[in-house]
Amino acid sequence: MRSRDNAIEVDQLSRVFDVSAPWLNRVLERKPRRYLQAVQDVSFIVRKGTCLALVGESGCGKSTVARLVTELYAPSEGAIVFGPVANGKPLSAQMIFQDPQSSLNPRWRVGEIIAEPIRELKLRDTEAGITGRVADLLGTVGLSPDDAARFPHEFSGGQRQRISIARALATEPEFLVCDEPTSALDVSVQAQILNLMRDLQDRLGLTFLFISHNLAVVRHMADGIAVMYLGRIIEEAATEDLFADPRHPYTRLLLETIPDVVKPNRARKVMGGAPPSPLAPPPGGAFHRRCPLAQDICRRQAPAYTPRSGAGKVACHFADNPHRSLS
Ligand SMILES: Nc1ncnc2c1ncn2[C@@H]1O[C@H](COP(=O)(O)OP(=O)(O)OP(=O)(O)O)[C@@H](O)[C@H]1O
Repeated sequence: MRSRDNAIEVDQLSRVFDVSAPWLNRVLERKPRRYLQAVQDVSFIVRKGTCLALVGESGCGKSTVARLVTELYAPSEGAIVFGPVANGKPLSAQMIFQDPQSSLNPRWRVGEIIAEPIRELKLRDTEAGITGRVADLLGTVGLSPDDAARFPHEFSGGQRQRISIARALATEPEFLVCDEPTSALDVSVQAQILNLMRDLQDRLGLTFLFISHNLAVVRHMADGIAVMYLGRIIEEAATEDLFADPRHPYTRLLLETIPDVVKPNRARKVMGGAPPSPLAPPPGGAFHRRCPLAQDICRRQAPAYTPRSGAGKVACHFADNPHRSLS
């Protein structure tokens, strides 16, 4: 549904990678081409000024969605529509990566790193204007204007992530895609960066797509959560609803692995097994081989989405009967 309130609408996005062996090997060893479906039929909407989290285990396709949304990859199918033009410029996505070490040029001073997009997009006319904007951005992320003269290696991991946030903000984006922005950081530093991002969201009215493998990290950050499994969204709901009433067994198991969500007298579960390979997806529901509740139908037929409250949805044959014990 198109609305002026939507920052981005993603419609049935799919991405296939060609992972075939090199041509000569294929010919000599008579191997067919191989394709890997990294993302399949992913649809979601992020409303302006809100944060949607994409959550799931390693390999479920989160980063590929992030790269599709920031146009680092082209979709194989589907569409991404950005919201209406704001302040005379089209809305576009900026990306914040997990590892600021590799996204900040080590030979450049911090001031130059942050100034580069300002120069490139000619957002200031004079050197003084650029220097002033860099100083403002450093202040916005809790660093000092003097830090402009230093090099990335002189900073801690958390401070480097602040620098990459300042650089992402330099283009005055309205929409930020954050790919595991805190998972390389110590727990105490993680909290500081999450607080900074929440604060920036409030102050600047930013919209976030926040990628994480950890539901605990996104709980206090996201308005809504979409849980991915083997390239698909298997459940999406407002954050409170998802924590209070998870419907998909995979979401329930993910929640039961978080220490502070597990009730005091219950042991914390460990997610058993591993997701299937996207090169050989199982028939039926993608999760059935690990699902303690799987029935025959799950092995035969992929479940369609059942709507949840709000814009939520869940893909499970037994979504309406979610409270059967998982053990
Ligand atoms: N450029 C690529 N070429 C081939 N396969 C890829 C490529 N990028 C991702 N994949 C595959 O697509 C699937 C989804 O990967 P993706 O990185 O999106 O998952 P993820 O959930 O972000 O995992 P992680 O948290 O480990 O980054 C994986 O099986 C991965 O091996």
